Amino acid sequence: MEDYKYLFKVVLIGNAGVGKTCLVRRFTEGLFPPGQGATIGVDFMIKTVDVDGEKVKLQIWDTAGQERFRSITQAYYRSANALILVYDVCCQNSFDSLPQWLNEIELYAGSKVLTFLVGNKVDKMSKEIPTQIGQQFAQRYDMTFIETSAKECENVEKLFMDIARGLTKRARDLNLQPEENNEFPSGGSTPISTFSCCKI
Ligand SMILES: Nc1nc2c(ncn2[C@@H]2O[C@H](COP(=O)(O)OP(=O)(O)OP(=O)(O)O)[C@@H](O)[C@H]2O)c(=O)[nH]1
Repeated sequence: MEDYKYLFKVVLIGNAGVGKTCLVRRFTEGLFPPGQGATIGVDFMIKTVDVDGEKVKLQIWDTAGQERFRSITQAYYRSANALILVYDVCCQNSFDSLPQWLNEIELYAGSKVLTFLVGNKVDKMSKEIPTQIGQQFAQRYDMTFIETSAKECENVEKLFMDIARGLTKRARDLNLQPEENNEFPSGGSTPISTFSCCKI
């Protein structure tokens, strides 16, 4: 078995084109992919990080924002330990869609899932959604708020590390044993030995 203490599932959601894949690739591969194409269905990547000297494995699911994939992507909410809801700070439409995404979370995610609201693309000059508006929205719906730039590598590491720390703290507080098939609040914080890639 691989050497890690916890495995957490993190799922990214949000409108098409807001930068979900770029955030994941920036964090897992340290790059900003040129000409990143739209995600088809769901894709995932893995990264192991260090939290207070312990290895924590993040299984990061990157879902397609396009409406036509919604029935596929909804299936991934249930087992998520954390959800990252992304909008584009330069795209009002992506911000206006947030209530619909919250509705999806309400319908399909576990009740105690850790939810982060991310305003991405802060490197762009044409910002349409002021930071304060994003912050207020996040506060109203009990989400942690952060603004990022996958392109300029701003706050991307912090986003995923805050999630890893938050989930690890919760698992420790609940005294979850990694080898047990414990039900973590919204799914499982359990190690799994095999992964299947779902690039559909
Ligand atoms: N300027 C800027 N552009 C970005 C940033 N993040 C992503 N992009 C661009 O936004 C476009 C969409 O990025 P993706 O990561 O494919 O978006 P997505 O949310 O995964 O889209 P779907 O897979 O269709 O749901 C690409 O052209 C990226 O280059 C960023 O932080 N800054």
